[in-house]
Parts: sequence; structure tokens; C-alpha cells
Amino acid sequence: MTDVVSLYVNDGLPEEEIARQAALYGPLAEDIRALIPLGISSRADDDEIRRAREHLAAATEILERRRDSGPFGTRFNDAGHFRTWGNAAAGLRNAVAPPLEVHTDPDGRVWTDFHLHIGYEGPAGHTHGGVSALVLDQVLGDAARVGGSPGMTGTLTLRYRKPTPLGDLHAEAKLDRIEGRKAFVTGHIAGPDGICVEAEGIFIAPQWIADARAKFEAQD
Ligand SMILES: CCCCCCCCCCCC(=O)SCCNC(=O)CCNC(=O)[C@H](O)C(C)(C)COP(=O)(O)OP(=O)(O)OC[C@H]1O[C@@H](n2cnc3c(N)ncnc32)[C@H](O)[C@@H]1OP(=O)(O)O
Repeated sequence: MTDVVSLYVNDGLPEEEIARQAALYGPLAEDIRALIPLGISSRADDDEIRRAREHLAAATEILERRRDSGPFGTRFNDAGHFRTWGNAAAGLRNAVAPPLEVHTDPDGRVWTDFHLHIGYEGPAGHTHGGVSALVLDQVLGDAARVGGSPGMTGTLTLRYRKPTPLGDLHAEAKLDRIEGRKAFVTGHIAGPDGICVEAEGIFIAPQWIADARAKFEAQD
């Protein structure tokens, strides 16, 4: 099993290098993401598909020449700039991610306006329920972190109130309370006609995080 702690790496990258990599690899993920709905909707003919696949094979051959092994993990530098570029919901380098760009209000509410293309379909013309769970897991988890209690999802409870359309959506979440290592968070996804999915989550700081925080506070 992958050791979670070993995937938290201070790689010491300077800010300029992080910005350079973001400007290089972010657009690559956008290009790959744009292919997903085309894979579903293209009406190209036999010859066009064959040619398109040859181009994709050539791109694959270039991209796999040099690559990291394993997941991206969580990387950071001495300035405390964290990168979770492989994250399935928000990762800058992950074409599977919508991606979510999560904002924080001064009162601790976190929110994101995001777009789900046709590759996120579940019920005909609507968002897959598991994708809604992905979005809410991320947004509620961010609210726990912003509220000072980052943790792993222990329990995520969803109420699907009405079908969630595809397209432009909004999600938000707020920390309700902290009890020991547990953060209780609520949130929802809304479409143009109001709230579609409500969520309650309990996020639990693993013991190693609680220990690290206690050690840090003892040094203060
Ligand atoms: C890393 C940084 C994040 C950073 C992550 C940022 C990513 C953003 C969001 C994405 C989040 C994810 O997808 S996370 C991936 C999905 N989640 C997971 O894979 C989690 C897998 N489960 C685990 O690793 C573990 O079960 C934990 C960490 C959740 C809990 O283990 P533990 O730390 O040993 O817990 P334990 O001592 O038994 O219990 C502590 C307290 O929590 C309660 N408790 C225990 N389990 C649960 C539970 N599932 N639901 C509710 N409550 C629970 C206990 O009753 C107890 O309450 P009391 O007696 O104290 O009252």
C-alpha cells in the first residue's frame, strides 16, 4: 500500500519555477480535457478517426518519454505553496478534474463555479451522482481545511433533491463545528433552478496530522 505521508514532499521549487510549470502543464491538461467530450460527440468518419488516432499516438509517444512514476501526491515549498496537481476534482494537471477552482470568503465559506461537460453524464442529460459526490467531497474538505481542521473524509452524506443538470453549476460549503479531530461541514450543489444536492460531511484529521500540529504548537 502507498505510504500517504511519503507523498507529502517539500520539493523546494522556487515560485518562478512553479509558475513556469503551471503555465506549461495546465494548458496540456486543458487540451486533454477538451478531447473527452469529443470522444463522445465527434461524428468524424472512418478515415478521420484513423488519422486523429495517429496524431494522438504521436502525442502519447512524446509525453511518455520522460515522466514521474506513481501519483503526484502533495508537493510544497518552504513558502508553504501547496500543489495537489493530480487531484481528481481540482488538480491543475488532471484532465479528469472539471477542474474546480475553490474560493474562500472572509467568513470561511468556500465556493466554486464550475462547468461539467457531457463526459460527466449519469442519468440522460444530467450529472452522474458519483460526480456530484466528487465535487462535494472536495468542496466540503476544503471548508474543513480552511476552517483549520484539514482531514480525510470519514463520512459524506448526500441528499439528491432533484436531478443535477450538466453545464454551469455552483457548489459551496461551510464548517459547522470542530470536535477533537473531527470537523463537521455542510454544503450543496446548485444549478440554474436552485439546490440539487445537499451534503453533510465529517472530516477527520489523521493522528499523524494531529501529532504534527501539537508538535508545532509546542514550539510556539
Ligand atoms: C490528510 C489531510 C487531508 C487533506 C485532504 C484534502 C483533500 C480534499 C478532500 C478530499 C477528501 C478525500 O477524498 S479523503 C479520501 C476518502 N477518505 C478516506 O479514504 C478515509 C479512510 N479512512 C481513514 O483513513 C480513517 O478511517 C480515518 C482517518 C477517517 C479515521 O481513522 P482514525 O484516525 O484511526 O479514527 P479513530 O481514531 O478511530 O476515530 C477518531 C474519531 O473519529 C470518529 N470516526 C472514525 N471514523 C469515522 C468515520 N468514518 N465517520 C465518522 N466518524 C468517524 C471516531 O468515532 C472518533 O470519534 P471520537 O471518539 O473522537 O468522538
